[in-house]
Amino acid sequence: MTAAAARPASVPPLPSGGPVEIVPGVHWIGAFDPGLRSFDTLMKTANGTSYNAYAVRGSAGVAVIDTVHADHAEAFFARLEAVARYDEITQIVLNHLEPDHSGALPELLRRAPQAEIRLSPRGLPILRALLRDAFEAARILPVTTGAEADLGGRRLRFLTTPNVHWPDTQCSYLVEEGILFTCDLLGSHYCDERLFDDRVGDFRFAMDHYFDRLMRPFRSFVTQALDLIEPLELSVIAPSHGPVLRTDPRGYLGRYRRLAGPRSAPGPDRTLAILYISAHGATARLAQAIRDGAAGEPGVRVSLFDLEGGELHPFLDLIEEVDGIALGTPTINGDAVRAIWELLAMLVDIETRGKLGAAFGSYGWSGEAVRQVEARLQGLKMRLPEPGLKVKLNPAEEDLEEARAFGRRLAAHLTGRAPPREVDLADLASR
Ligand SMILES: Cc1cc2nc3c(=O)[nH]c(=O)nc-3n(C[C@H](O)[C@H](O)[C@H](O)COP(=O)(O)O)c2cc1C
Repeated sequence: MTAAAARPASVPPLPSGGPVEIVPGVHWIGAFDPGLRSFDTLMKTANGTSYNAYAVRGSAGVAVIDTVHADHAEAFFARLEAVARYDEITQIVLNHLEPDHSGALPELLRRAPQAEIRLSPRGLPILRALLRDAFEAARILPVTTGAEADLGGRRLRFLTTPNVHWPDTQCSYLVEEGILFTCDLLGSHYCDERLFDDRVGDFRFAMDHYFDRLMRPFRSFVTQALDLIEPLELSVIAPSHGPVLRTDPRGYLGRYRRLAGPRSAPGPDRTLAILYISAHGATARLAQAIRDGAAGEPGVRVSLFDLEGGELHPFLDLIEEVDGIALGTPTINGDAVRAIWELLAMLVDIETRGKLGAAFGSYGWSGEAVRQVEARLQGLKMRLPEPGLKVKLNPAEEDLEEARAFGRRLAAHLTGRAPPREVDLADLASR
């Protein structure tokens, strides 16, 4: 959804205002969007957002760090012009190329064609697709962790911090001032023209909500980024959305550490959650037998849940924490049942890559559901070491024994006692 489409007409725009000095020679030149109510189709934004861009002046030139959404280009250029001439701009730093930060870039390049673009190597193909014909003419220098841009008496040092939340993401660190420009990392959709964290309203909820909706699927990458950031001397964290963080910047890193870390201390055992739904009890009996088999293996803690008996959201927290899941569903009208699909759709909000996944279920005649669930688990980059278990109608004793053996094998895959084996989609299609 575009920003314009998401903005109710009743919300008046804030007065445009000028650039905001962060320290002498470093200015916020972004734009406020108080009326935005939906971002990236992923989250609601109850009091809008800001698109934060910055200008850093050195004795040899000016660096512009990120731009703004195209709908707000006018405010951005007005603020930029208040602190620099276009012919003074030597660097354009692109910490992240999503359109809310790169929307004004094509016009900025027209006005400052001499400027050299600094971005991560993984930003290159994205920039090419954004600029199209203008890409070849642009002066582009990919940078990785440790590279520096000399602005004259001031250096910008780059940190490659991929996948928070796009592949191209990086941070830029103004060495002499200890200011870290983090783009979306540590951002908040929280529009308040007072800008600094010690002046705006209470935005802690907005920062946590932002993490939950945008960063949570990339928790391990956030942790890697924090590992790079934490050794730095920090006076200010300047993200691309929401307040500029100048009060105890390290406290915000600690907050992110907690958000990105496990919700509970991991125990000594590997963990398997079996979640199922069952109309007539057949899939439920399979689930119970899989649990009995898996629970008999040492070093694995197994839990069993009937999706009929729970709200789905807590299961998301559970699945994020466990090492593996087995999902059970009957085939109803040629499909897995709705609660399973809803849960599977929600899994996009958490990090699932590399977790063990498995599917099972009872069926009457065509039995499509298990294969469909397996395909979705593979789409979520989970590893599927065992082909799914399908049983026709009520499981006989030998079916239940097969389910127990299935559970034992899943447990062995979790503890590393079984040799790794991936299910391939061609094989799934033939079943
Ligand atoms: C409304 C309805 C539709 C069904 N559609 C299918 C189907 O399309 N293909 C199939 O293999 N079985 C179908 N079945 C059969 C169920 O998959 C089968 O009864 C299964 O054992 C139910 O498992 P449960 O006891 O765990 O609910 C259908 C059953 C019902 C009640």
